[in-house]
Amino acid sequence: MPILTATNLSKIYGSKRGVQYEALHQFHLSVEKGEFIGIMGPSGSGKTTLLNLLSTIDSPTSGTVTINDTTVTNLARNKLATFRRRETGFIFQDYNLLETLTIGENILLPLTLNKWKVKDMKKSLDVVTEQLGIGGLTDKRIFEVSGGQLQRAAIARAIIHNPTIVYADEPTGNLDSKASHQVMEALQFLNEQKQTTTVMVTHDPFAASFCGRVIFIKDGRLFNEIHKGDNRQRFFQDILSVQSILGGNTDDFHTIRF
Ligand SMILES: Nc1ncnc2c1ncn2[C@@H]1O[C@H](COP(=O)(O)OP(=O)(O)OP(=O)(O)O)[C@@H](O)[C@H]1O
Repeated sequence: MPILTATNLSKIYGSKRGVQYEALHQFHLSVEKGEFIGIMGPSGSGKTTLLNLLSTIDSPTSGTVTINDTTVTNLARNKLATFRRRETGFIFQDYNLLETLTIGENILLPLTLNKWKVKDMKKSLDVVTEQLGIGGLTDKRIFEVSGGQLQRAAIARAIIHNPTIVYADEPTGNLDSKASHQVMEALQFLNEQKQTTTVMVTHDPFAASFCGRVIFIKDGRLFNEIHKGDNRQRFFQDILSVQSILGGNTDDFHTIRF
């Protein structure tokens, strides 16, 4: 049974001068519990629009999104805020960590907002930082650690409250290849060991090769969908093949690396 279902999702952006633009057209998507799904496509194809609608950050012009039996597109604003805080986790390209807090305090933010007990918070912090290989960094400040460590802290913050689903928007976009590898291995570990359902937008075929399924969007519509099977390197090649058919900006194509 799917944990997330998007039905007939359309998004039309309007401008002050009355010009309208359809960024997403009657899109369907079904995500099973424990899936790790990638969303790819050329610049401007509608990836972030889709992620924003699936993650309740934005609302569609028409269509519905259902997460864990709750049709989030029908929720009132205050209920939606609570739902988002409890059921979802977010990972952004630029980490979105607060400079005034330590790494540990940043990771604990979702639990603080959900009013957890201090003892339980400490226990969860230990578990999650250990899983992500940043156990010794909790007292450090943002400017004292590397980009890869910051992103792993952001992942820890996204999963510490055991959300139903984690959304990632270009999580390796600011990282070098070594840090990208570590971050993708961390996401893969969480997906495999904790069955964390993850939906990730990426331009990076290397990052996408860690997913179990990649969907490709073109002009706001589904273009293609491919599955990994048991070989990541072959999947990487399959992703490159679809990208070359799909076309797009030259900066969508990254250096080949494993
Ligand atoms: N708030 C907005 N108002 C008007 N048009 C928008 C808005 N947000 C996005 N668009 C347009 O919708 C289309 C899809 O944008 P979107 O950001 O979803 O694409 P994307 O595939 O994520 O692109 P990129 O890879 O460059 O981030 C683009 O043509 C974009 O200009």
